[in-house]
Amino acid sequence: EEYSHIQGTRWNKNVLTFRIGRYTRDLRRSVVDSLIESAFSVWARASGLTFVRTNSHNADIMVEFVTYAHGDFYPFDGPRGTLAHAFGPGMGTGGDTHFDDDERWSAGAAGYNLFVVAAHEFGHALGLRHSRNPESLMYPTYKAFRPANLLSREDVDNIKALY
Ligand SMILES: CNC(=O)[C@@H](NC(=O)[C@H](CC(C)C)CN(O)C=O)C(C)(C)C
Ligand SMILES: [Ca+2]
Ligand SMILES: [Zn+2]
Ligand SMILES: [Zn+2]
Repeated sequence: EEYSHIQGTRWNKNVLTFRIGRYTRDLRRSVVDSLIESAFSVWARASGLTFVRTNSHNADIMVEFVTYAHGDFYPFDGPRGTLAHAFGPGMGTGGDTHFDDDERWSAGAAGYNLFVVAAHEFGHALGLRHSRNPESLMYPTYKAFRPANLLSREDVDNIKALY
């Protein structure tokens, strides 16, 4: 889902902090850390933004694996269906990214690939909305992309137009 209609349209700073709160049991923490960092670096390269990991509770972007009702107005739905959601830029829940831990998260082709889903969600966390182009990362349905060309020309143009 994209909730950028609730938050602002873009961050007004170039360095954003993120914190990984609750983890999934599907992958080792070190693997989750590297997949999340790789997903941020996709957007860092295209936008010029910098993402810094922090343990402080007031990170700009809180990343969590949760199930069903989890404290916001958008409860998850169990296995399959919605995989994740992210809030658009802003204070508080702005930028926060939640993954449905009733999905099977993977670093490869099994289940849903965490790197690909995180990259889509972080697009929303930076202010991007969905694309109607099936080749774009910001297309609303999951596709196991070949990591080489994750961002379409449109994704790159859209993030550059914003930052
Ligand atoms: C396999 N299930 C799907 O493809 C589902 N799509 C998603 O869960 C989106 C995330 C994907 C694109 C990583 C939700 N979204 O837009 C978050 O920002 C449905 C199309 C079923 C809703
Ligand atoms: Ca689900
Ligand atoms: Zn989306
Ligand atoms: Zn949520």
